[in-house]
Amino acid sequence: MKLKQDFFEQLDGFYQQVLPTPLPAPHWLLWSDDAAALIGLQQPNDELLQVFSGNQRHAEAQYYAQVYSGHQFGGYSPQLGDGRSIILGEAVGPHGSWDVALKGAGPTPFSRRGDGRAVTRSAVREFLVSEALAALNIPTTRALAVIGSELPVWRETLEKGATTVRLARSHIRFGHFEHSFYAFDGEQQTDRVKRLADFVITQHFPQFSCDRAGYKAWFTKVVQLTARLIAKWQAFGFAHGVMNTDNMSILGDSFDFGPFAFLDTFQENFICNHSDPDGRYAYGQQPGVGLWNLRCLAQALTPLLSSDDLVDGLRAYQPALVAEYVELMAGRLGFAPQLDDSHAMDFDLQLIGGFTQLLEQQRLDYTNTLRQFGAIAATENATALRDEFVDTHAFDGWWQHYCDRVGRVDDIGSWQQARRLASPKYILRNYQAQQATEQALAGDLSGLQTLQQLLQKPFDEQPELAHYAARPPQWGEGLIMSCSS
Ligand SMILES: Nc1ncnc2c1ncn2[C@@H]1O[C@H](COP(=O)(O)OP(=O)(O)OP(=O)(O)O)[C@@H](O)[C@H]1O
Ligand SMILES: [Mg+2]
Repeated sequence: MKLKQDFFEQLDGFYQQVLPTPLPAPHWLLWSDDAAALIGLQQPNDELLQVFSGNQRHAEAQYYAQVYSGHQFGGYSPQLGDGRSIILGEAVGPHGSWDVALKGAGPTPFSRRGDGRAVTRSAVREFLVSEALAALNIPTTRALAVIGSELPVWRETLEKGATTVRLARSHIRFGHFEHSFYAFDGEQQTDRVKRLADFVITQHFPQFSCDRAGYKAWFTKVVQLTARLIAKWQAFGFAHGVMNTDNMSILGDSFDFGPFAFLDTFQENFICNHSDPDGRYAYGQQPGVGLWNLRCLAQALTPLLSSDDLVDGLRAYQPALVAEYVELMAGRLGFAPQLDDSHAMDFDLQLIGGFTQLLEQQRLDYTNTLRQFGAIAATENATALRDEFVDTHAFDGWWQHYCDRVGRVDDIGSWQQARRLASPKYILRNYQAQQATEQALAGDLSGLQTLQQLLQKPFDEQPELAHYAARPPQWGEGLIMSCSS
């Protein structure tokens, strides 16, 4: 693994050096060949195991924890920082450069009262969802591996410690900018915000210049990337669960997986986080929260840009989100969106909303119902789909509008094939992750490996694994996860 140290060398003052605390008796729990390929690695080997478990130093690594802050559940937390994640540097591979971080590597100067560790349950979930999102073409940090151990770690109960090896195109969060803005003032504040923005632009947005026009174009781009990310979450039924600004990537990648869930039954107000009883981060709130978080970022950029420029940038949010969402949902339902016509898009949004409303009223599975559009003869005969609906009268009303919108389909075979490429058969269902993790903790890794294999090809039929597409049993429906990880 070849490492470079751009963040470390160029952003002095934005991190503190700290070595990982070795994980005793480490062993591989999971490994992703796809993620490994991103940084030119092939097989797991013992040397990597020793490095990733903190038992051996990597010759080219600088070990550091980044400082950031953030708005958590609406309130500002002035000092967060990597309390359990230690970055080794940027690995250079055939697909650009990726930060390599050990999440759960032991205490850092930012651990506050935490133990710096992660438990197997949460490390495995982070791994699986990273694979799942990547395979759905949703921008995300990646998980290269999970290292298991016998280290006892206390959460609500005694659990086993583990480390996720995370790859991120960048670990810079909205919260990095907020920390520079709120923890400093005067020249120091401007200098820090500017250094950070210049670093992000130079590394990741080289098309923009580091001056006022460039900052404005860059901020607008960040707004659009964030909007598109959230549109994708909405379209695939993904609830993140903890959209604090310290979990928002400046590149618009999905970042930090705690109590997330994919929807089983469609439910607009679905809450997956046990610590969020008011539903601030409920599935249906995510588009609004994305904008709220971007406003926090905008505030932190006021040393670089006027409020008019920032407001202009924020205006890009809604159109980008709506266009992306309509495009994805039109792809799933099988009609051609007219993205340059706002009236047509409003009409399509209504049609899509009518569909999700039906699903919610009739308590239908989101993923499975949409997948059925890959098997129906659109516009003619919807029997199999119609049978899913208890209130067929309501379905028939919607179906009529839908058929009008789809229009004539000449080649039904390729129409269906396109639907199957737009609507996954498999998503990561919480209860399946839970079962496979319990099995792994008892020494049998096969369930996790099967899930990994399944989720890497979510659009494929994989008939031998078809039972993974079944609706969850009653105990596993809409599981609400605790934040403890
Ligand atoms: N066990 C722990 N020990 C020390 N710090 C922790 C621990 N768990 C969480 N933190 C810190 O609390 C803050 C909020 O936690 P959050 O769950 O958002 O992040 P995380 O999952 O630890 O990490 P990341 O955002 O890097 O994926 C972060 O600063 C995080 O480093
Ligand atoms: Mg976090």
